[in-house]
Amino acid sequence: MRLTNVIVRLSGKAVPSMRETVRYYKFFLPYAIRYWGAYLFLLVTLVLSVTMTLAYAWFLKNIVQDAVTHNIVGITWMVGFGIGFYFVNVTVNFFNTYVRTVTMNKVRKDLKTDLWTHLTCLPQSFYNRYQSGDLMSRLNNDTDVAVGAIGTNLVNIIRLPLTAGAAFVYLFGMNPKLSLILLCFGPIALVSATIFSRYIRINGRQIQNQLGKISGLVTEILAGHALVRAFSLQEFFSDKYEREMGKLLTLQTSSARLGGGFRIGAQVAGTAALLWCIGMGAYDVASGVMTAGSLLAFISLMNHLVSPFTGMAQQFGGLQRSMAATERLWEVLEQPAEAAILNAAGSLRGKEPKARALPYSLELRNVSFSYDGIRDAVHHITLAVPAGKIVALVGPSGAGKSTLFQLIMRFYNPASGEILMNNQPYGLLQAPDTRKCIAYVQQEPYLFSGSIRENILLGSLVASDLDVVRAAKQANIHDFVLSLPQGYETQVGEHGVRLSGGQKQRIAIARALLKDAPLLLFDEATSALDSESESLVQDALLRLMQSRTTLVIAHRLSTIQHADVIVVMNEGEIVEMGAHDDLLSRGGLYSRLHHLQSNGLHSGHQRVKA
Ligand SMILES: Nc1ncnc2c1ncn2[C@@H]1O[C@H](COP(=O)(O)OP(=O)(O)OP(=O)(O)O)[C@@H](O)[C@H]1O
Repeated sequence: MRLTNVIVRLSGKAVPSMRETVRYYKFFLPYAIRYWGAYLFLLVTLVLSVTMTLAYAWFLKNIVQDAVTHNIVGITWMVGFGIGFYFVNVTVNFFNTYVRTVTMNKVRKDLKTDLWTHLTCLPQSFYNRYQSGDLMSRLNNDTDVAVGAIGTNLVNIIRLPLTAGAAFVYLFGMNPKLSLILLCFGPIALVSATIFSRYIRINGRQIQNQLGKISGLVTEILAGHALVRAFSLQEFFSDKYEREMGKLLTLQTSSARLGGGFRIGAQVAGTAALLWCIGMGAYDVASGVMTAGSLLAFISLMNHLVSPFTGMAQQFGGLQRSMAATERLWEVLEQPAEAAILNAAGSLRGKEPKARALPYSLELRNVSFSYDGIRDAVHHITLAVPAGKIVALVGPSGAGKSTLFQLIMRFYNPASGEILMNNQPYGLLQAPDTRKCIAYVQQEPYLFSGSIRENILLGSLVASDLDVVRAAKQANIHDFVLSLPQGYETQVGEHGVRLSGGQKQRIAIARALLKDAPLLLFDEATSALDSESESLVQDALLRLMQSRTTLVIAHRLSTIQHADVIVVMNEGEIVEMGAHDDLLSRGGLYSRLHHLQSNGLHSGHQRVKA
């Protein structure tokens, strides 16, 4: 079986071609161009460093020759030269390391920022496919490894052939026969190292994937830590973590084996070359073909001819790892941004909805959508919500209410049909412009780490502190905030004060009030609030609904009381529509849901057959 076939079988992926390598460098080229000055500087220091290598050999040759011929003046000069070379070498090395490190840090920052910006523009469907921990690993680990391709790797890939070329010219001048023999050892080292480097890339990709998997697992366990303890799952997840770490260790052990094999291959070729040349050189000195000084200079320089071959392969090994990591970045970077998907239907640019003056109307015309392309989550939905009206969506779990919200928010494109806001089809509007017109209050409002003031301010980043307080008052959360020792500066979110469901909802309502959008989507909390909290939320919601068009997913009948129309959904379709009393008298799904709730059962989680 061919070696490449074995690799393909092992990794499920073909060995990288030259075209792929060129593609990688093309990808990084814009980053390198951005810092061309630094790269030019590195090139100059490289040339200087190669010159210093030759100068050292020249120094050795001459000082030994002067010693053999008892030339004391010559020795003194050579010592002076030696000290001068030494200082130049140290200075060049310092600036090379400094500029290279700083440039790499800048490129790393740019790459991470680009990846992050792209991630924030990706559609909801992308986030459904990837674990957040895996994405974090791509952002943190893979970018770090990927940058190696244009950092140390690139510098060495230029430096090593340059050194080898210069060393060969110099050695050839001293002893052509020995130099040509020496040259034969290079390809031997290169071939063995190239074979290893291919495996190294596959192993590198597997390690990066495994790191992503572990990161995903850890994020998940940390997010669900309360559940882990509640169900005493510590041991189960510890075992799972240990298993995944074990797999990582196996891959890392393979990596160590490959690295060791790689180095041994290089060493065998290097040592054989050294022994051969010392032996042949000694004969040449004995027969007067070569001076002792030249042999010493030869030996000091010969390593610079053979080691670049192994060094190059080593660099390719590192490059392979960088490529493996870059592949994982591409997987994300090649995903079309949300704007590209949502506006794929046409590049027409409709009029951007103006800043809010009056509530907007909303219309869904024969809208269907499927997450998996097999089963419709919503099917032929036609619904007109006149400006300023309140429409309540009710229905059993899985009826398609949240999906409808996601379509209105443009997290997905309908498979068929169209949505119109204020009589403008979505296809003519940019997604961010559409969202600017919508205030969305989620079922479980998310609070970011930061103060309460900062969290409310997310509704409108340009709002003043006075506006924040006004919104909080309207949302019935102001008094509660003031009762906290640090008031609006109280830290909430993951590491902050824990708030109740009702308090979080009211902060979210304050956020929505601050946004002051003409259209409101309110997803009522399913978890029951205590009656005081419930009335505070209801009161706040009423204010929020004023002079807005509202679509509310209602899990409790209290919200429905104010609705102009109640839309009943089941299995992705609208099955009933009308006023509360009218729907009750029909004796259909709504009346059954109402009956269940009146008897103390929660409608949102009851499967009711239509
Ligand atoms: N991200 C998703 N990927 C695949 N299928 C999904 C996704 N989200 C929802 N679904 C499916 O789409 C259908 C409609 O779900 P949806 O969440 O819209 O119902 P719902 O009426 O809002 O339910 P609930 O009241 O429980 O929130 C369900 O069959 C659900 O399993």
